[in-house]
Amino acid sequence: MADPIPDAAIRAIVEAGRRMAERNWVPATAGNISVRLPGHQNEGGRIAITRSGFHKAHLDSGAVMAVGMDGRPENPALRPSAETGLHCGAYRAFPEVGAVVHGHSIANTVLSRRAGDSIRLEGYELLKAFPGLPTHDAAIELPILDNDQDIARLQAAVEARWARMAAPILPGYLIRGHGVYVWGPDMDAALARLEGLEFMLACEMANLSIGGYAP
Ligand SMILES: CSC[C@@H](O)[C@@H](O)C(=O)COP(=O)(O)O
Ligand SMILES: [Zn+2]
Repeated sequence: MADPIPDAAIRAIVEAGRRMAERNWVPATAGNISVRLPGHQNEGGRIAITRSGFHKAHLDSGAVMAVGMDGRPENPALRPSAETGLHCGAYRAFPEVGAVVHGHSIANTVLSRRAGDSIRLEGYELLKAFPGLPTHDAAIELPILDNDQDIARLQAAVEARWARMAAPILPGYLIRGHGVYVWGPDMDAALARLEGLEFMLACEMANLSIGGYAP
């Protein structure tokens, strides 16, 4: 029989869903949220993740389930997030990652549709929400991947992009017309990075609406 999911993991996911919903980043049943679980259910480890199709504003323990690092549900009667493969991909690639969040904001959806294969964020104080950026005097190229309903193929594209990026790899990416993935060592850090990133994307949107900054 599978180990139970620790209460702290469920609380972290439920609270993250509530916070993301408050900001209108998870409309309808959009978004998914996970944490790495302690111990090793199988060789690769296990995660707790939202079940597919639940509204993230109203999560409870019944909306969270455990999967192996290959995305396979411990309870085959339950359906994990359709995008579980993207969560597992981040945990597999980065052993220090403890939480992954995915949201669909207006800013990340609109901006990812009009940009090329990345968005440059430069000169923002909020860049300091990301690791290794101690000052606003910095720039990041946030990767954008084309949307794909085939999650295994999308994860392969993500890994191919990581392979082309200089280390250290930014802890997040956009999916065009779809949303954002962000991760961190724990849920607080993942949410702080998400909030920082969404703030900067909202600024980029606002800047477009006023026709750009004066020179
Ligand atoms: C409400 S459409 C959004 C989904 O297609 C998907 O992108 C999403 O974020 C949520 O899927 P889910 O399977 O509930 O985790
Ligand atoms: Zn999504």
